[in-house]
Amino acid sequence: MWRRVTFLSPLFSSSKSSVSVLNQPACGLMTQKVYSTEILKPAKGGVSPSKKTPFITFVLGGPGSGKGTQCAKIVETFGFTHLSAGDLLRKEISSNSENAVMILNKIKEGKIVSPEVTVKMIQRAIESSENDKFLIDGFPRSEENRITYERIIGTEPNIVLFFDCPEEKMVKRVLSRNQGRVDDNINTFKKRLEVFTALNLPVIKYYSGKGKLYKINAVGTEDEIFEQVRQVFAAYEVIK
Ligand SMILES: Nc1ncnc2c1ncn2[C@@H]1O[C@H](COP(=O)(O)OP(=O)(O)OP(=O)(O)O)[C@@H](O)[C@H]1O
Ligand SMILES: O=c1ccn([C@@H]2O[C@H](COP(=O)(O)O)[C@@H](O)[C@H]2O)c(=O)[nH]1
Ligand SMILES: [Mg+2]
Repeated sequence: MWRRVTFLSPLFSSSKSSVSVLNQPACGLMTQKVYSTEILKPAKGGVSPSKKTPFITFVLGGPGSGKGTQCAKIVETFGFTHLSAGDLLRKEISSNSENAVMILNKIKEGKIVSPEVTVKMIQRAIESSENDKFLIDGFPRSEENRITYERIIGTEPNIVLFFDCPEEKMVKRVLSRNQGRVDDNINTFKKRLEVFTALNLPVIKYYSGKGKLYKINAVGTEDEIFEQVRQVFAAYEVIK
């Protein structure tokens, strides 16, 4: 069972720190209590109950906010397995599966793929891994995604990271990414941002209300941003 350790870095309470748990009083972060994270029983058809219940982190933020970049650092430092929903969908396109054309069109249009398709891919990836801690990057994109995940997998995430980044930074990062992505152009960026604002922000709000959301200021160097992220994980017993 994953536990949050007794004390958190004093930096959490510093006014200079950019890490915050939305809708939670600052004193909530300074608690000396040890408590078990909420773990729901996997539903029928969810992640195999014979396995140890995994520690799940959802990683959210607008297009180009730096989710993938920070996930790579979390993997390196804390031993998580990184599951990028976008990468899993791109893999489906490359493998020419029955959903390939539908997925490609959704990605080109900046729209969201049917949640059943995405959740099944995530479920397969979790079940085929020996690891027990996962970063699910770029998911859930909408309340429909979130509800479908909870129904099929049968658990909630332990924590949620939200990379908070202004539009002007995100657009610069996306347009200079140079990885040959079909959605790295100004028109698709605008659509993705609209979808993020309309459908993903409600999910962020939902987890904020549950006290699970850690908001990270995604402006700065990669290392400066990772320092905030490091503090979040250092507070849990998930260190390699
Ligand atoms: N702190 C940073 N400063 C400047 N550039 C950055 C920073 N973090 C990431 N980048 C660059 O910005 C681009 C987008 O980053 P990344 O792919 O991590 O974003 P993302 O949130 O995963 O985006 P998407 O949602 O489109 O997958 C990459 O080229 C990355 O190298
Ligand atoms: O849960 C998801 C995640 C992603 N998509 C689609 O993929 C692209 C790219 O996602 P990235 O996270 O930026 O790699 C996204 O714009 C969606 O079209 C999805 O449908 N569902
Ligand atoms: Mg990404």
